[in-house]
Amino acid sequence: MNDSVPVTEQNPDEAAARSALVERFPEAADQLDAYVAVLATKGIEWGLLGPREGDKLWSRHVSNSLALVDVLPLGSDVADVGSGAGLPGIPLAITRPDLRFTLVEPLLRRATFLNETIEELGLEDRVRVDRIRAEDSDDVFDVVVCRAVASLDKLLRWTTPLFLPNGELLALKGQSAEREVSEAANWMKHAKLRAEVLEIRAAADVEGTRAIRVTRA
Ligand SMILES: C[S@@+](CC[C@H](N)C(=O)[O-])C[C@H]1O[C@@H](n2cnc3c(N)ncnc32)[C@H](O)[C@@H]1O
Repeated sequence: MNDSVPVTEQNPDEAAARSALVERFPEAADQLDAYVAVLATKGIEWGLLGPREGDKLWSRHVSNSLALVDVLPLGSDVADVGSGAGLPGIPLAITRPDLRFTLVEPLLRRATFLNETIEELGLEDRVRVDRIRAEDSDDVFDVVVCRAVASLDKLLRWTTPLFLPNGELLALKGQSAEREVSEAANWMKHAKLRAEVLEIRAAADVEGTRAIRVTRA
């Protein structure tokens, strides 16, 4: 790859995904560009994303994260559990200024990256980092979101106290959604929870995905 030419000019999938997302969220374009630039440089240098993810940031990571944009309740307090480099929390915070986010991330290096990125993007008034494991947190949120962290079964054991009694879990899952719901069925019955699988996408011209929504039965 030629480092002097932007990835979106070298990769048509990246260019198409960026253009679809910027068209859908014009007010957020500058902050999304700034976030993707941080991921492409420091995110990869610090090892938060693999070196081969650099040309998939819009088409895989940002568009997948933003698939949740229309299903988050207005004005809610959201926890992004296992936020890593800020996915899905940071793209959602950029495009939904009505929401407050807590990025729950136990690893020091990742929490440092998140704090620096939030400051660089000017999101400090609505986004904070909690350097803790989800199962050790005493906070309660309207919504818990997560992506690529653990199986639904394990996620529920960690996060149920964070969103009950009145909130919900929205776990980005893709193809494995139905299987994970079946595998967690016993535990959900025991904990009086119900799950539904949502087909979602960030914009008409980007790839869709699936999320599992879990609420009290
Ligand atoms: C594969 S990464 C995914 C990061 C990001 N969500 C994404 O989609 O790119 C999983 C993240 O979950 C975090 N994690 C692992 N166990 C956790 C726990 N018990 N509570 C909160 N975060 C956890 C890890 O430190 C890591 O940053």
